[in-house]
Amino acid sequence: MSPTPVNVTVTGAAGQIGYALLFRIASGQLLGPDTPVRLRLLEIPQGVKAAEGTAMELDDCAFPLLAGIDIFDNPTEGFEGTNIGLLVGARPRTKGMERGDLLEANGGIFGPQGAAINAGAADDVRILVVGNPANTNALIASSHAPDVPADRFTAMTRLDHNRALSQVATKAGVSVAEVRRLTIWGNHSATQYPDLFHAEIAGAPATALTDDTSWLTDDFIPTVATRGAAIIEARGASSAASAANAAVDHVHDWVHGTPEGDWTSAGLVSDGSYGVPEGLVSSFPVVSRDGRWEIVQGLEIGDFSRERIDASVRELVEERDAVRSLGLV
Ligand SMILES: NC(=O)C1=CN([C@@H]2O[C@H](COP(=O)(O)OP(=O)(O)OC[C@H]3O[C@@H](n4cnc5c(N)ncnc54)[C@H](O)[C@@H]3O)[C@@H](O)[C@H]2O)C=CC1
Ligand SMILES: O=C([O-])CC(=O)C(=O)O
Repeated sequence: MSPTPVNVTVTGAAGQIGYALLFRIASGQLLGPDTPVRLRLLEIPQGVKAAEGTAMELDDCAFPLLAGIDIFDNPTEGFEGTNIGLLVGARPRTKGMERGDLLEANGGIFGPQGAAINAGAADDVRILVVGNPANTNALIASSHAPDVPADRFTAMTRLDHNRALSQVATKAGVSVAEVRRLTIWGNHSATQYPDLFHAEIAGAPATALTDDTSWLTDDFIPTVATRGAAIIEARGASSAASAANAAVDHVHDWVHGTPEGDWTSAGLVSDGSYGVPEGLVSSFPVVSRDGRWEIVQGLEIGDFSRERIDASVRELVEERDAVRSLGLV
């Protein structure tokens, strides 16, 4: 076991994703069975008591890898020495609300958190933004952390990726393990584009699915892109355990690498790849090598995909312009 625990800060620790996430981190599923973790739970003052209750339950699990738990209600302390920050705390979308409505409410949260990360986090800090609108919240946090390399700020589209894997596996009648190389492009919103044109099923191109344009257009793409709203409709609350699971997948792959021959999806600060304007936080096909995300290069993008990637990127530009005009970036 490595002697020095990794400091993992989780914001919104008392929320529903937090409740599904913390036990998995403490059990070793985030960083592996040899890495002790010290949890730093960040909440707003009204959430501290519930976070204390969750901390009591974490104690009661007697996790061998859990080296300690601290609870904070201000970001400066919450991000002191942070190696991994999971920025979950935000106002969740409720029935009938679109993510754009959340920009202003959540923008005020992610600026101060970015500044606190800049001031006190560890040099190797890695940030995953889960709280919506995740891409633009990551942009806000990153823009308040000028001393932290922009590639350390990421936004979660892994849940969309996993949703797409599951839909494809069901359609093709195979296990999810046989579906590879699909991509979520753009924003974590209803404009996202789940792309099957490079996907493989059991090692062969997914042509049977991409040739089925009506399934692609009327079923697969909208099902994946609006799955969050469908869960809210069914459960009366937004996805929680599946979101926590995706956060674990994202950080695990970031730290340990993605499997050879496959890729996943993550929101990264664009370097201009695939015509996505530099600086926007957009979802791309990505691999993780030596602890860094890299955008998979050289994929051919046909007209069908181009149009849909561009539409989602346009929404990201609008969100960026909106937070700019609010003085949040
Ligand atoms: N990227 C993705 O795929 C997904 C993102 N989400 C988003 O994740 C976020 C959290 O969802 P839930 O846990 O269900 O919400 P929740 O309402 O159950 O919990 C949010 C928690 O954040 C706390 N919080 C609010 N402001 C905070 C601040 N400034 N600092 C620290 N904590 C703060 C609240 O007190 C609350 O305990 C929402 O924005 C939701 O839309 C949800 C599912 C998937
Ligand atoms: O839709 C929402 O508000 C929650 C979310 O991000 C998702 O489930 O993808």
